[in-house]
Amino acid sequence: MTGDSLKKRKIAVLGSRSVGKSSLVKQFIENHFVESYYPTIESTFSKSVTYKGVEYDCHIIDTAGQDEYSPLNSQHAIGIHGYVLVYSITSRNSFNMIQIVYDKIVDFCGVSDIPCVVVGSKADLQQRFVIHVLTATLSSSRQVDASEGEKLAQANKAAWIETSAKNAFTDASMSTGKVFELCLAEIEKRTSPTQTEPQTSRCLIM
Ligand SMILES: Nc1nc2c(ncn2[C@@H]2O[C@H](COP(=O)(O)OP(=O)(O)OP(=O)(O)O)[C@@H](O)[C@H]2O)c(=O)[nH]1
Repeated sequence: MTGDSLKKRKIAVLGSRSVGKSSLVKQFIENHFVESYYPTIESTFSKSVTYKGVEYDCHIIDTAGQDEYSPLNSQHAIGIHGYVLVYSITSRNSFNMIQIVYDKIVDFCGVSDIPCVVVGSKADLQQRFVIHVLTATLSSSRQVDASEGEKLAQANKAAWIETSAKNAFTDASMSTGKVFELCLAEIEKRTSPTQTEPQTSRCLIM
C-alpha cells in the first residue's frame, strides 16, 4: 500500500503535567519506557496502524502538560481527528482536568461530540497497593477508581481505558496499542466513508 492510499488520522494527546503522556506515546511508537521525567514542549510522531483491516497513517501529537488556565492551542483543535485525554490514576487533580480539557475542545470546535478516549495512566501503581498490603504498610497510590474514569467517559460519549506505559510489555491488559485502537474506533464511528477532514463548526478568520 502506498503512503497516499493510507487514511491519515491526526490524534492529539492532552492532559495535566507528568501524567505519562510522553511515556504512553513513546511506548506505543518505540516500545520502550523511560523512568526519568523530561517535561515535553511538543513532539509529533507517525505510525502506521492497521485497525479492522484498514491501514491508518497516524500522526500523534504529544503536547505539553495543561492546567486549568492553559488556553487550548488552536493546533490541538484544528485538523485533529481524535483525542487521547490522559490522567494518572494516582492524581485526583489530573482526573479533574479531563472534563476541563474536554470542555475546552468542545467550545473551540463548536461540536458537542468529539472522538475521544479517556486514559487512566500508571495503572501499574495500583499493583504496588497489593505489595503494600502484604507488607502491612497499607498505603494505596490510587486516587481515582476505575469506575469513576468509566463514568466520566460515558458522560462524554468517550471510550475509556486504564493503561501502564511501564508494564505494557509484561501485562497485555495494559497495552498502549489499545489506546490508539480505541481512538481510531471513536474517530471512525463519527466519520463518513468519504470524509477526510475532521468535523468542526468553528468559523475561522484568516
Ligand atoms: N510507574 C509508572 N510511571 C510512569 C508511567 N508513565 C509515566 N511514568 C512516569 O511519570 C513521569 C512523567 O512521565 P511523562 O511521560 O514525562 O509525563 P508527561 O505527561 O508527558 O509530562 P509533561 O511533559 O510534563 O506533560 C516519568 O517519570 C515517567 O517515568 C507508568 O505507566 N507507570
